[in-house]
Amino acid sequence: MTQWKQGLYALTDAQLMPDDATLIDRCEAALSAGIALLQYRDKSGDEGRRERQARALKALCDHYETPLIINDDAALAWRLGVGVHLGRSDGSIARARKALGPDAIIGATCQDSLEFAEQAAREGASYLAFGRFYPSLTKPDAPPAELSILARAARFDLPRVAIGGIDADNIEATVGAGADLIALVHGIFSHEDPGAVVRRLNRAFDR
Ligand SMILES: Cc1ncc(COP(=O)(O)OP(=O)(O)O)c(N)n1
Ligand SMILES: Cc1ncsc1CCOP(=O)(O)O
Ligand SMILES: [Mg+2]
Repeated sequence: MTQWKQGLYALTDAQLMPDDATLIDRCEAALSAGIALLQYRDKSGDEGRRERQARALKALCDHYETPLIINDDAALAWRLGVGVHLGRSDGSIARARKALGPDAIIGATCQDSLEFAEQAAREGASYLAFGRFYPSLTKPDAPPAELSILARAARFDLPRVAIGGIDADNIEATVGAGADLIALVHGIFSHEDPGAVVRRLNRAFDR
């Protein structure tokens, strides 16, 4: 399996990739260029579409030996045998850990809170996600966070994910502040050639 604890973390978006073909093409371009994790994030509420697209992405991720993470839905993650990302109102990390087992990647939204991070770490999270750090087109109302929280979260000894409005202009500052993984929606998938943008963004981890 690809080393998933450092690098780019690409999140899908149903507005940017409305049909299956665009979703698969853009994800394949990002995977082949080199991402650490792929998250399937679909808020459509269409269960059939979510099951079908998640299964297609699982096959693609298996081919590129890159872990797939399902947003919000531990039951779908369990059916596919993949990881899950849970926000504050998406269900308990401890229950997901029990259901998915010790090896599953389980991510937790911590926004701007070390208290949330502490609880998620105690319950068995595999990584801690902070942000949004910059204005986000995908989730403009997500609570803002200061970059300084990344250094303060080093004490949990878990990979720290930074999210929210990250692009080629601010990625180096974000990695420099202590992010191990950089999560992006628009910064990757608003581009017609996600492969080229992934190669460029990956340079931030060379230093
Ligand atoms: C890597 C990562 N970090 C944060 C989030 C946000 O999760 P959440 O707060 O549950 O918001 P939604 O994404 O569900 O709108 C995430 N999905 N991934
Ligand atoms: C899901 C999520 N949680 C906080 S900001 C955000 C959206 C990230 O998308 P973008 O990279 O387009 O700002
Ligand atoms: Mg959520």
